[in-house]
Amino acid sequence: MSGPLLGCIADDYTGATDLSSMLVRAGLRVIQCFGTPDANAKYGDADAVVVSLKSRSIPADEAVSMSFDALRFLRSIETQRYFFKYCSTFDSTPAGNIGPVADALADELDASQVIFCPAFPENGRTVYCGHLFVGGVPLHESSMRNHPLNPMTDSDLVRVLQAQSKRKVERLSLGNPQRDESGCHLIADSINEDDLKRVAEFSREHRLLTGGSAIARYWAEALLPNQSRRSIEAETNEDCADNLGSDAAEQSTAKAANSQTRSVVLAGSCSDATRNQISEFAATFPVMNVDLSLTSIDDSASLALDWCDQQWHQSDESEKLILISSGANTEVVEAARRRWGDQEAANRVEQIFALIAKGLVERGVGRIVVAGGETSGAVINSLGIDAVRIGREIAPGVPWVEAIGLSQGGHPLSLALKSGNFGGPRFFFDALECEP
Ligand SMILES: Nc1ncnc2c1ncn2[C@@H]1O[C@H](COP(=O)(O)OP(=O)(O)OP(=O)(O)O)[C@@H](O)[C@H]1O
Ligand SMILES: O=C(O)[C@@H](O)C(=O)CO
Repeated sequence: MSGPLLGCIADDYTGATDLSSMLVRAGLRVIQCFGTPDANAKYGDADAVVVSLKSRSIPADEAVSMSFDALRFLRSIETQRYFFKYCSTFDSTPAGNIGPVADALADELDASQVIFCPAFPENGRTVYCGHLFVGGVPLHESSMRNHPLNPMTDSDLVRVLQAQSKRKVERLSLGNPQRDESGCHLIADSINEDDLKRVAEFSREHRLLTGGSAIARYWAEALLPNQSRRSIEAETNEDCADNLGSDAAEQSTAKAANSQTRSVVLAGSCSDATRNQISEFAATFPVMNVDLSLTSIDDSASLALDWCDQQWHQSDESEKLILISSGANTEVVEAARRRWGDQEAANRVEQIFALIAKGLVERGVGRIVVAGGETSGAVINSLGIDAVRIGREIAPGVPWVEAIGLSQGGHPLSLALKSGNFGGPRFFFDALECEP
């Protein structure tokens, strides 16, 4: 008997939920787990097992070793094909980790030719002539150039990957899709869904494919004959994901405020998209900035939790929606980085959010929206969540997920793990009015 069709290794947690929701769109039954599960874990009749790692911004040798453990597990359950998921903005440094991890997986799986397809046109990420664009702007001119952990200063992905890989890197251009470059890594152009379908078709016989979530969806569709895919009822929640007009926006605010479950947004992302979403939210609901001037991270977390208690007790609005942010403005981020250094500042912020998340669950909060991949990793790990079920999609690539084996007074604990740059300006409203 063979195991799941797809075994996936994702380099961060929000990227993994993005991938899971795209595989659900393709009609696959998906289990998403955090960290490599132990050898005896059972996955029933899952078509895809997504192992979510926090390996994007750690030293390359550690990322390779974590990914290898995940691969060993996926092989032990007799996975048929393998997918390595990284960010649609190719987040990495000259040392890795996309190149070293892909090289290692390719060597181990005897994959002579490996496609790299980060494009996610639905979210504005396209690749043309080997160059990555974000909303039509070259990657190095987009807000990614200022990313706190992986600043992206070169849009030429052939050059970026070549600096990280021991294999030769070439382009797979749209005009030359039949290219046969054995032993090469190929950066695939894709500017729309049809291009992705062509790349998926081209990769049909490959054992290993790498890229963003969009290509994974089409690869799954190309690999599975239609009739054996689960038929997904029209559970699409267009009303949640649509950009709202102003009347609809007012209704959405009211609906969100009436939600029966205490809900909190934790925004550790410093991306432009998240910053816009925070300022939109702040016009209606209370927002607090984590105090990073304190020496003790416990004190910063306690202060934030006291603020939450105050918000809930101040009025009868026990279900008040609130948001805690760390990177809403550039000056605060710069000050923290000057004081602690880039990595230490980021670690501290993540630890503070981890403590806050624990405190929120102790206070009975049933829905937590987390903005940012690293931040999501810190929150999920601190709550000890091993695996999640994938729920409704709030915006492309951002589903609600339900923690397996953790409940809040009989209700499931729901989380939305949002990639920093995903979602429209009213994403937090969309999330809170969309039933998980
Ligand atoms: N004020 C701050 N000072 C320094 N670092 C910060 C500050 N606020 C947030 N950070 C750090 O910035 C990083 C943001 O990365 P995160 O992955 O959470 O968001 P993102 O990169 O926008 O999202 P994604 O990875 O999903 O694209 C985290 O490590 C976080 O701890
Ligand atoms: O691919 C993306 O853009 C996201 O899934 C992600 O990985 C952001 O962290």
